[in-house]
Amino acid sequence: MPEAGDEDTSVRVAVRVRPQLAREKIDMCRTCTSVTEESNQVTLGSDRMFTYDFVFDMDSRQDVIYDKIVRSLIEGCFDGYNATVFAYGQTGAGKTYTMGTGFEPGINPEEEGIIPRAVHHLFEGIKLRKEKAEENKEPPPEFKIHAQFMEV
Ligand SMILES: Nc1ncnc2c1ncn2[C@@H]1O[C@H](COP(=O)(O)OP(=O)(O)OP(=O)(O)O)[C@@H](O)[C@H]1O
Repeated sequence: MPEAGDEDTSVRVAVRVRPQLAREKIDMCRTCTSVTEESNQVTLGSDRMFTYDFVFDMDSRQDVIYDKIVRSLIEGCFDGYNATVFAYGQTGAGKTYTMGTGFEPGINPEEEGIIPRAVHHLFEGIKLRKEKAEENKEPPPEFKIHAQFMEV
């Protein structure tokens, strides 16, 4: 049976619900979403239900987001596939946090977002493949990396 996100489509959508900020708690804001992760559904209020390829609730960790959504895309790059990950949402929704583009010095590694994890994964993957070729006495593979960074 196919799992969520396995459909034969090149575009997948993940929804992440961020926790309330201190300011929102002080203002007594209420949470109006409830998430059913097993079926990748988010319910707004009591009766408006939406299904996505992936749904992550407030307690979701950065490493889990990376492993479920991005890891396979970076692995695909080693086989020559292109991939794009972009974050979309209203202001304050958590795009910068999730993508990890805040560039805070000394950030707790657990809090690192997608971009630093992807860069690390890419260079580790190259190192591994070169080491493996050396072990097998094969010519080391060559990799070309083109990087672009854009925040609209
Ligand atoms: N999953 C999360 N866990 C904890 N804090 C979070 C999470 N997501 C976002 N935040 C916090 O919520 C606040 C708003 O998040 P963020 O700056 O990432 O939003 P944004 O979508 O990039 O906003 P903007 O479009 O205005 O740049 C930040 O203080 C961020 O640290």
